[in-house]
Amino acid sequence: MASFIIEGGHALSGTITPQGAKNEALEVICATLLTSDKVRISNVPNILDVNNLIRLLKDIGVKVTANAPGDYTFQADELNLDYLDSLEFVKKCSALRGSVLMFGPLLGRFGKATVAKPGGDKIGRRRLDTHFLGFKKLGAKLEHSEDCSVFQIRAQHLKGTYMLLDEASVTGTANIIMAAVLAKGTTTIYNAACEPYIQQLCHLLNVMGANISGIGSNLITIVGVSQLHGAEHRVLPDMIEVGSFIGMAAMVGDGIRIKDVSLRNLGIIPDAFRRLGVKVKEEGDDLVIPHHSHYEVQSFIDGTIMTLADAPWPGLTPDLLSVLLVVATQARGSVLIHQKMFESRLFFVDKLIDMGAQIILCDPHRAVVIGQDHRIRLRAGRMTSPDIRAGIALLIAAMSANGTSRIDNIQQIDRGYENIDIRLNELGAHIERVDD
Ligand SMILES: CC(=O)N[C@H]1[C@@H](OP(=O)(O)OP(=O)(O)OC[C@H]2O[C@@H](n3ccc(=O)[nH]c3=O)[C@H](O)[C@@H]2O)O[C@H](CO)[C@@H](O)[C@@H]1O
Ligand SMILES: C=C(OP(=O)(O)O)C(=O)O
Repeated sequence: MASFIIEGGHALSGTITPQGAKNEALEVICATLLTSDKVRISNVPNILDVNNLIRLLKDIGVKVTANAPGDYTFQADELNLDYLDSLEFVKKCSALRGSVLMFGPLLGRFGKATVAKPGGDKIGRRRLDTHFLGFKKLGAKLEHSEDCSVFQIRAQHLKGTYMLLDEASVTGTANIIMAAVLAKGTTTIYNAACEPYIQQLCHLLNVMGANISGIGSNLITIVGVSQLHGAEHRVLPDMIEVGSFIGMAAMVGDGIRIKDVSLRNLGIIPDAFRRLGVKVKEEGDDLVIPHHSHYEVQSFIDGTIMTLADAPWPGLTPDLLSVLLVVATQARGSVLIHQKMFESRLFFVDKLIDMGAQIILCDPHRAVVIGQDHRIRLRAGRMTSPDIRAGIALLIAAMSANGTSRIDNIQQIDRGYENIDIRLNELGAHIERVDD
C-alpha cells in the first residue's frame, strides 16, 4: 500500500487546472451502455475510480478506445450479457461504488441487472433504497439474496410513471433517469437530485436522442424513446477538486490561480469558503486565492455562530465539509460543521486533534472548530486516510504543519484526485509517494 510523506511548511503558488469531475464521469461513462453506437467522452479524469469502472465496462464487452489522455470512445454493441449474472462480475462490482450506475442503463436497455452491494468510502450507511424503489415504480421486479448482498432486477418492459423519491439521491436519480429514457411513456421524477453531475448526464442523454426536461430542477420529466444513438460529451471541471484547491490555497497558498473552473456550476461552494473569511476572487472563469495572513469566520446576520451544513444541491455538497473543517482550524473565530448526510465522515478529526487542532466532536454529525488564527501551527503526524475527502483534508493539514507527516492508505486519495502529489509539487509542495 502506498503512502505520502509530506514535509510541511512550504508555501504553494502558481496556477492549477482542475481535473474532470469524478462523479459526472462515472455517470456519463455508464450512459454509454444505453446505445450500440459510439459515444465519445473527453476530460475524463485519470483516477482510480474511473479507471476501475472503464475496466469493468471492458470486462462486459464494451469497446473502449483511448483517443488521447482523458478522451475515450465507448461502444457497447456486443455485450456479454451472460457475464452480467456471473459471480465474478458481481464481485468486481462490489469493489467499486461507481459500478452501481451501470444498473439503470442495463435494466433500461436489456431488461435485467444483477446488483451487488457496492464498495466505496467508509463514510456511513450507503443505502440503495431510492434506486430500487424507482426501478420498481417503472415496473421492474426485485429479488435479493438472503443477506441482501446481491439483488436481481428484471423487467420485460419498463413503463413510465410518476414517482416521488424518498430522498434526493444523486446516483439513485441518475440510475432511474437512465432506466427511464428507453421506457414506454412518460416518467416524472419529483424530489430528483439536480447536481451538475445529473444535469450533465441529462444533457448527454438528450444529445443521444432522449427527451428529458426540467434539467437542473427537482422535477424531471422523461418522455421515453425507442432507441438512443451516438454522441460526444465533455465532462465539467471537478467542483470538489476546485473546492479542495480553494481550501489548500487559503491554508498554505502564496497566491494561487485555479483555472477554468466553470464558475456557474460551482453553486455556493465559493461562498462557503468566504463564510470562513477566505478571499475568493473571480477573474473570468478562473478563481484567484491570494495569500492569507489571517482569515476570520463570519457570523450570521443576527450575530449567532457560523454553521456550515451539507444539503442536497443547490445546497452545500457534503463532499467538501472535511476540507472546510481543516481550513477552519486556522481561521480566527469558531464554526460548527454539521455533516447531516453521512454518519462516519467526521471521525478523522481525531487525527487533527492529535496534530494540535482545537475541535470538539459533539457527535458523529457535528464538530465545533475553534480556529487558532495561526497562533499555533499544526504538528506533523502519522495518519491513515479513511475516505477520499478526509484524505485530501489531511493532506492539506500535513502541508500546513510543522515537520514531516505521513499519510497511509492513499489509494483513498487516488480514487478521486489525479496525480495529486505531482500537481501539488509543481506548485511548491514537498510530497513524496512511497510504496510499502
Ligand atoms: C458517485 C457519486 O456521485 N457519489 C456522490 C453521491 O453518492 P450517493 O449517490 O451514493 O449518495 P446519495 O445522494 O444517495 O446519499 C448520500 C447520503 O445522504 C443521505 N441523504 C441523501 C439525500 C437527501 O435528501 N437526504 C439525505 O440524508 C443519504 O441517506 C445517504 O446517506 O452523492 C453523495 C451526496 O451528495 C456524495 O457524497 C457522493 O460523492
Ligand atoms: C463519497 C464519495 O465518493 P463515492 O460516492 O464514490 O464513495 C466522494 O466523492 O466524496
